[in-house]
Amino acid sequence: MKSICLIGFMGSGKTTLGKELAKKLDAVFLDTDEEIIKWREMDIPEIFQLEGEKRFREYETEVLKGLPQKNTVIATGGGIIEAKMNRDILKNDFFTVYLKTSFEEIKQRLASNKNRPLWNQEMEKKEQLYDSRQYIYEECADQIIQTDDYSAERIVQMIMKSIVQQ
Ligand SMILES: Nc1ncnc2c1ncn2[C@@H]1O[C@H](COP(=O)(O)OP(=O)(O)OP(=O)(O)O)[C@@H](O)[C@H]1O
Ligand SMILES: O=C(O)C1=C[C@@H](O)[C@@H](O)[C@H](O)C1
Repeated sequence: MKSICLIGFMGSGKTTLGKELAKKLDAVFLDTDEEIIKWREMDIPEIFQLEGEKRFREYETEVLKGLPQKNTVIATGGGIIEAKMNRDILKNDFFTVYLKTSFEEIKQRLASNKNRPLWNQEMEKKEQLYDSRQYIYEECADQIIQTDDYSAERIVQMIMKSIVQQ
């Protein structure tokens, strides 16, 4: 099986669904944020604060390049699509699923967030970031799923159905 990359804005459900999907497929689950945290031995707010967002984006590319292209389900960081090289990798090497979620829903899901530096800014800026990324996620995706009205279980089923049809 070609590895599956889940992309989408913070709070779209990449980690939650990725773990469930990996269980169902008996595949390995990886999370690019977690891979960076292990490698750099720092959490994400620390990396942003001490090294800056630009460096964090470089780490994302390094991690993405080294991921297994078979039998793995990968939850990606919300901004993985910012770099052109990452977009090319997502399009060419993985089955990429965009978990599309409305901004209203994301606000509810991340109401008690602490660990996402780009969520800790003014609402207007977050909405601008959300708007600016929508078409980029879409451009990279083999499958787009609107997650607002579906349970995690149902979304996992939808992804499994489209893999079988591959
Ligand atoms: N389909 C869904 N319906 C309702 N709630 C959901 C759904 N998917 C995820 N959630 C909830 O939304 C929150 C954020 O989910 P999760 O951490 O999986 O998002 P993420 O895309 O991995 O975020 P990030 O990229 O910021 O790590 C969690 O509390 C999770 O339980
Ligand atoms: O949307 C983003 O740019 C980010 C999302 C998180 O998953 C982390 O990768 C980090 O906080 C940046």
